[in-house]
Amino acid sequence: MAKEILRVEKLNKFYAKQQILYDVDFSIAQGEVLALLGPSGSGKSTLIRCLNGLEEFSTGDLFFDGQKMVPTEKNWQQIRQKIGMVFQSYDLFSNLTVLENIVLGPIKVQKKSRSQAVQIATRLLKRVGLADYLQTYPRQLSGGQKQRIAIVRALALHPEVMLFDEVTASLDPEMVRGVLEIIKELSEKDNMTMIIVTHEMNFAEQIADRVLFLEDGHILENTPSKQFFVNSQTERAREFLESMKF
Ligand SMILES: Nc1ncnc2c1ncn2[C@@H]1O[C@H](COP(=O)(O)OP(=O)(O)OP(=O)(O)O)[C@@H](O)[C@H]1O
Repeated sequence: MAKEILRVEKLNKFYAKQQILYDVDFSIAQGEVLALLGPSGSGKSTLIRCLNGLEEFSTGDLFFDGQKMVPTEKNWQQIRQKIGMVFQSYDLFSNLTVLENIVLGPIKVQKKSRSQAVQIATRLLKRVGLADYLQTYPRQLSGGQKQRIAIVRALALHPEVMLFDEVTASLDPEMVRGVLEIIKELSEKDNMTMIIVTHEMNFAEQIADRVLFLEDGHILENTPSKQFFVNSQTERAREFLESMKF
């Protein structure tokens, strides 16, 4: 059995007095792919942002490789090197070339030499079919290309876990497939541990080992994906899947 890499226990999150997440419990094993699904506003983004410190959780515990995380800024910085994240909005630095966007983290955070960082960037860009774009600026790229660069930027830090938050939501339909293929390959070839927030149900069904179904900040299901898509345990999940068909 694969080792547990990340565990969340009784995580609660408030914005001011409003509770957003309620006693969230789950874990993920090495190489596992979790799809985090649920209606708009159910707390999916908030939850994954809590996993690498982009949001502070109010109460609860986070364990990484069996070690309880003490949420200090220094510890979050370390965690962020192990948990890469890609967003809907790419978040590339517009004033930097593709290459500089990618090497920034390895050089500044991981103190790699520039030549090592450039080597990593070149190898990863080749892998996503963008080897010719080293000196290009983000504004010269399509949405799909920007998203592939954002994935490469996260991978350049050699993360143990990748979080994907609606990474295809801003893309034109013809761009979606290329990005999803890369994520799929990361799972199949690299055995990458991943948590994916998506509205692409077909993709979630193809790639996920397990589904966490969230509604109003509660995990209603933590179900093997084969079962979730064919025979969900809850009425709410069945309604949700039905609504996603249109
Ligand atoms: N910075 C914030 N301040 C206050 N409330 C917030 C903040 N960010 C999110 N929320 C609220 O938290 C709830 C969960 O939002 P979240 O974005 O996590 O949901 P989601 O499931 O990812 O939704 P979507 O699928 O639409 O992206 C929503 O009610 C939202 O309004």
